Amino acid sequence: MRGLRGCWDTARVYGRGVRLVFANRRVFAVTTLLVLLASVLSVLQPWLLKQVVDQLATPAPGVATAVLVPAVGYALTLVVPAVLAPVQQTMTVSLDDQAVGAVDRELIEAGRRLTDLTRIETPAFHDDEQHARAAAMHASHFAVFAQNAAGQCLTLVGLLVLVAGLHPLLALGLAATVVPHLVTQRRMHRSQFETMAAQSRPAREMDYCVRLTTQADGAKEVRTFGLGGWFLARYERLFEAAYAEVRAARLRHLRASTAFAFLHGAALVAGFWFVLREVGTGRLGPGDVALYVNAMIQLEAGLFGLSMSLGQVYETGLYFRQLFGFVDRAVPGIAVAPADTAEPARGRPEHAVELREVHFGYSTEPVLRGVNAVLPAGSVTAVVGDNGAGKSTVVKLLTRMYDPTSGEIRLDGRPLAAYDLAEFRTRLGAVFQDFARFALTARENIAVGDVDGPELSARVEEAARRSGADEVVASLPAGYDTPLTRLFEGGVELSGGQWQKLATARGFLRDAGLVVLDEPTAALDADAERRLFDNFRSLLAGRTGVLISHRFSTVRMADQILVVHDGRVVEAGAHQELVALGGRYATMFEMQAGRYR
Ligand SMILES: Nc1ncnc2c1ncn2[C@@H]1O[C@H](COP(=O)(O)OP(=O)(O)OP(=O)(O)O)[C@@H](O)[C@H]1O
Repeated sequence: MRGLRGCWDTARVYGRGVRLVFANRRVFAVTTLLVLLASVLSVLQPWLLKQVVDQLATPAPGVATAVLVPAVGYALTLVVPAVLAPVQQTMTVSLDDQAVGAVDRELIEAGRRLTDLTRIETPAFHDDEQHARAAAMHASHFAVFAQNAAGQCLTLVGLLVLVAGLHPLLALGLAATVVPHLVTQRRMHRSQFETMAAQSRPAREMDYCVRLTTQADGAKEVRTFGLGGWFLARYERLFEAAYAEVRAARLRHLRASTAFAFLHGAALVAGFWFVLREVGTGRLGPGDVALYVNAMIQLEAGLFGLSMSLGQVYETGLYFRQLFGFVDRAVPGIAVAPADTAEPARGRPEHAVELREVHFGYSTEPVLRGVNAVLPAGSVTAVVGDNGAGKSTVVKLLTRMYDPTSGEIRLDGRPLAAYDLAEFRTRLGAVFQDFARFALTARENIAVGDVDGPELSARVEEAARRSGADEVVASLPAGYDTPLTRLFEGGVELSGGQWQKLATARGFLRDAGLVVLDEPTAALDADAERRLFDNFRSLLAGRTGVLISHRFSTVRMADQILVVHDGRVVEAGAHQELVALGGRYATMFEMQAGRYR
């Protein structure tokens, strides 16, 4: 029963793989036809050779004409595959390319389904993703492997029928040599696959070492602290350990392949001996010798090739499983209300966003331990606290990058999870602490804040004006059309503060009802901070704002300030109230303000 279910499961995996990688049916059909034609011709080849030799061996009047037909036929079996080979190769490469595209699209779709960070921010996900990438590379070759195997099968059936004409047991004996080869190939491909899977973590670490020394990220520290050699040594250690396993697997493979080359060779010798014996008894003529010797040579080569191709098909099946496992696991880690029952998100919060006994931890270690707070609609709430207190974590919960472990966040009296997720997000504006620096133009870097909105160009410029990004853009060589990256020619890199102004423009592009600002002024100079601060009031007018900042000059403009400590809100009130309270807020404020007196 389990065996049957296993077979059914395997068939389903391959069926899904075939649907995925044979995306272009026309190219697939033509390449399949070419493969099958080549197979038929290679079976005809020894048979036509026999006809030619037989004609030549029995000279009779008109032999020149009689030999012409099989001779031309034989020549065609040599010429046609050779002529069609480049066509077939080009089409196969095209099939391969299309398969790469199909697999990539599947991976992007999977990424789109990961609506939150619950899985993405775990090490296990990165291993999974690394596996999926390796799987994508193999899976895209499936079309070629499968077509090769199908063509080889067809050729072998034809050749076996020919050899069976000599002696059925000889055909059976030759065919049987493939069985142990197949079993070993299967074992070898599984072990190759498992080695690859086990090496995922060191492979990621090695990749990291290579990237660190060649990319801009971390380039200054790597050079200042002379870390090139240090990372190289680290790479060498990882490589040696990983390579030892790969080398062992390769050696096992080499031993097995050599043994099977001998086995196929021995089978061939036995076949030749049988042919010679039959010649001796007078049962076979010269044409038969040409036929059977050729057929047996092709048969053994074909059997060898088939076991290799089937091994590759088998391994690709394992990769398919891995790829589809990744794709199927790409589901939201947060609760997503079904479209038909989801609450439509309102343009702007009408009453309040409320956090009720919110608990959360990324692992077993709690970060938030019962946060209670009310964020009145249309007002700005600032969140302050020490490093690591959990402020950005609150932002992740408000933007639904995670769901609370327990407790609830409510928007106008309804749980956040009850709202249509996509719609809720379109009502959300955000400037994240670790905002993205897209390798796009200045205009696009702002426009991505509302790609579906109307009159994008005018709104981009308006948002840039309000965030101070317009001055940054004015200084760029091609203005809004300047690529903001040194990856491409003509691109420029911005300073941290300049990037922050663009990220702020992006965050305010949408007509969002709920806006979260996580350290929006951290990189700004005093003047830019003051101007943005002056603008915040008008930027946030009528919206519900959540502002996280260590800068009390920014924080004090909030209508309400929450002080987070030890995973809870320990103080709440307006700036003056909290200063008067003389608690944590007053102490933090005094420490910062005192430095400027
Ligand atoms: N993706 C994550 N996975 C695991 N732990 C995390 C993750 N992000 C944050 N943490 C942990 O959660 C805690 C709170 O982090 P958070 O970023 O919310 O602090 P914060 O108050 O915003 O700090 P800061 O003022 O330094 O920005 C920290 O101990 C941090 O190590």
